[in-house]
Amino acid sequence: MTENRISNDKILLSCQSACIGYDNKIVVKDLAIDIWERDYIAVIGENGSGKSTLVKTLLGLQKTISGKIIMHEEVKNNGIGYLPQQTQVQRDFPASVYEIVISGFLNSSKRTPFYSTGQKKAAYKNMELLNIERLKKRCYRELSGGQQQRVLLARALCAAHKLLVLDEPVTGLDPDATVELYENLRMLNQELNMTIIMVSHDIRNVLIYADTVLQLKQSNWFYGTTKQFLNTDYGRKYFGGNETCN
Ligand SMILES: Nc1ncnc2c1ncn2[C@@H]1O[C@H](COP(=O)(O)OP(=O)(O)OP(=O)(O)O)[C@@H](O)[C@H]1O
Repeated sequence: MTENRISNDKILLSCQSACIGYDNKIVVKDLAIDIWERDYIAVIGENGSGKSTLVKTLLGLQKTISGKIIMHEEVKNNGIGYLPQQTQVQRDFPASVYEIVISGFLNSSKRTPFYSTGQKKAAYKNMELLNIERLKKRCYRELSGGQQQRVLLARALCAAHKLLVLDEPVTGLDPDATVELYENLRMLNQELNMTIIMVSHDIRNVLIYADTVLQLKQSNWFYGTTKQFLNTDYGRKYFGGNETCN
């Protein structure tokens, strides 16, 4: 919901009265939102409010109970770059940085086990972009948490160059690595025009960077600009209203 939308920006994802949940238990009710190119959306809400369920549904891993989620052709063709919440097993993955980054192309490589020259070049470009090319031969599990997140971000960029979905990406990072990740995401959003959907409990920081907030509440939701969110009762109570927004 950037205020600087340009005329040829497109709606990448449109949730139309989407009821999201499991079997017949609705977790998010009648979600009706449009996600535009270049939006930077913070998805916030208490534990159990449905953030991960929404992410799974956006990624196509589960169906809506009712209503629809419509994807623009470019997202259908280009995919969604996904940065999952990291588990300890993933942190210990015994592969090199380069192998992990280029594995972002696995889905688009169809049945061939080989990467094309174009894909190899793109993997190097994405490593350069995130300043990890000097780490390319290092084992992923020997890296710091912040370096690992940059590797996963470069991998997500190989998988998709329009839309990134991140689930709690700063969990476990120290303050410097947290700011570095936010700055990298800002660069991808503002310089490469990527749309970013970020689930986060780190609300204070994410509100500095995101232009839009989707707040999930029990069988209810709010969707609006960060300024509008800060002017809700909740935003005023916990974040001091609009003046904290830059
Ligand atoms: N596989 C599942 N089957 C049935 N119910 C589930 C399943 N996964 C989650 N739920 C339920 O759906 C609701 C939303 O869970 P979800 O994990 O999406 O919340 P969340 O906002 O991501 O929480 P957190 O902040 O703790 O990560 C919860 O009531 C949860 O118990």
